[in-house]
Amino acid sequence: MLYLASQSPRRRQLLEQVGLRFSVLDVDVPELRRAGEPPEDYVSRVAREKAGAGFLAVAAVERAVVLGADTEVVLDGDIFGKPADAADALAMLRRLSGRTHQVISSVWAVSAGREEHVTQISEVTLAPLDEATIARYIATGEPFGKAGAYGIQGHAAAFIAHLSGSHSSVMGLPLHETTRLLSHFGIVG
Ligand SMILES: Cc1cn([C@H]2C[C@H](O)[C@@H](COP(=O)(O)OP(=O)(O)OP(=O)(O)O)O2)c(=O)[nH]c1=O
Repeated sequence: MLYLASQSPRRRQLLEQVGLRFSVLDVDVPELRRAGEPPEDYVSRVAREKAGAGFLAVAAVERAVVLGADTEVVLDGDIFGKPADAADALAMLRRLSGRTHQVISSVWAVSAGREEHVTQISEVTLAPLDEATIARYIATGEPFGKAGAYGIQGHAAAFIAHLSGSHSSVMGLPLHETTRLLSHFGIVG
């Protein structure tokens, strides 16, 4: 029995896209980076905490496998999570404009007796964005709830000059890596 410990509608949509059947678990894990914690370690730790919290809720279910994931945008060593408000989104998009950043997604699978994870790093180049374009984009509401204040699957697709890596990973769940991981747990789509 597969569970997705995530409130992200994108992660549900992505898992459904590859034909996996699963139930959703509501987990709420604080996303706080420790002083000096490298971005990759932070993303992996948070994903593991989400999967672990989910597993606690279903540990009694026979053959339960729980997925947890985290996605963050990294530029110049700074981690951009979900913007707190429009001013935060504006600051993020101004910094990302015309630059290449990393999107780090980590996914953990946890069952009784087995824990495995994959961390995927993509490089995304955003075209230079002028102030009017950024303002219009924020007004669509799309930046909210998304790491780095943009959604590759939405209007922001028009801003993406180059992507090296995995589209699904930027969206929140690296599908190739996740399905490979799940095959180690006997789960196939
Ligand atoms: C960069 C980028 C991120 N995102 C989203 C994916 C994630 O939902 C979100 C990053 O926040 P996360 O903290 O990884 O996930 P979440 O809070 O949405 O869901 P949960 O913790 O319950 O699993 O940003 C996009 O949808 N498109 C993008 O292009």
